[in-house]
Amino acid sequence: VYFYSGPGNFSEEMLRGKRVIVTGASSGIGEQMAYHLARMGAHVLLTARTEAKLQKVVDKCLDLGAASARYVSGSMESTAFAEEVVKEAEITWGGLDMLILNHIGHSFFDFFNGDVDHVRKLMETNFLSYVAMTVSALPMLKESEGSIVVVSSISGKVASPFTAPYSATKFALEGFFSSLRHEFIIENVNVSITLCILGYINTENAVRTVSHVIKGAPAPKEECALEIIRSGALRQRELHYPASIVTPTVLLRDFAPDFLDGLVRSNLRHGAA
Ligand SMILES: NC(=O)C1=CN([C@@H]2O[C@H](COP(=O)(O)OP(=O)(O)OC[C@H]3O[C@@H](n4cnc5c(N)ncnc54)[C@H](OP(=O)(O)O)[C@@H]3O)[C@@H](O)[C@H]2O)C=CC1
Ligand SMILES: C[C@H](CCC(=O)NCC(=O)O)[C@H]1CC[C@H]2[C@@H]3C(=O)C[C@@H]4C[C@H](O)CC[C@]4(C)[C@H]3CC[C@]12C
Repeated sequence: VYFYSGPGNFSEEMLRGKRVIVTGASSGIGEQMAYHLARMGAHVLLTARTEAKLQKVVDKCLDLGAASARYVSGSMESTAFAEEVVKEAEITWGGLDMLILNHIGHSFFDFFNGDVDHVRKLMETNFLSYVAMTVSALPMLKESEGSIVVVSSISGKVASPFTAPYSATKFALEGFFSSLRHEFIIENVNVSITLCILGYINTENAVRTVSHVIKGAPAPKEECALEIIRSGALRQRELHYPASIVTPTVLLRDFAPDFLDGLVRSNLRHGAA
């Protein structure tokens, strides 16, 4: 599961009392991360657009044993809202231990249609808001020697058809946060950056969008969520999940790109490409 170092000595106690922001927490992987953090006794601040969904997730987090659970609803299309979420953590907790950047905006699984405005909007939602939250949260994370967890995708490492705008935002995350990690090391800033490289996961939105095209079976969102939290708590440089699919794909990218291109297209149902 861990690409750059062996399985560390993770304990769920590591998260007890920790102050954690989870974005994109009203459904999917973010929702599952909120529940795992709650079970571990963390303080959680959840964000997404849909208040009704967030309220239900907060209620379940409190039932599961969260030290505290709150939400802030709004759209990450605006970097101002991204900064507002971090401000809420500062006001509520006076600090922050872990920032989990997970949300994504709506995109398409189809041939690129030339819509430049969609690319711009998705770059705002999926990338710039992550940068804005990181900039706002960094003083608190430096104080706590905390962690930044960036949820990305194999499509941020290996190009495949039908995901051009989305893939661009994920490649941007790789470039920005991998460079920032170098600078933290140079400047002795003890804030970890964990890039989570995920394969196909069985969230409702993903399955609905691609199950008719992608042949492979998706991995479970519950286990995926736990592995993300675990890799962040262990301050891993990178998580590959499921490793059995992601790690070979990344290695093939560098050593057998033509073979990989064929493999990517063979993973599409007949007629999709
Ligand atoms: N599922 C998969 O196969 C894979 C997922 N990933 C990554 O995992 C992460 C989570 O994906 P997944 O759980 O499938 O996604 P979901 O679509 O299930 O959840 C997306 C979350 O983001 C929120 N969101 C959507 N638009 C906005 C917006 N404009 N502003 C703020 N929040 C928004 C949604 O809530 P609301 O609508 O209420 O705002 C929801 O909570 C993403 O970073 C994705 O790239 C990576 C590889 C594979
Ligand atoms: C199409 C999804 C983008 C988010 C979206 O619009 N959801 C529906 C909605 O909001 O109504 C993509 C989110 C995750 C992608 C998948 C992923 O990142 C892993 C694979 C990467 C590979 O390069 C292509 C296939 C993927 C399964 C990819 C497919 C598109 C997403 C589901």
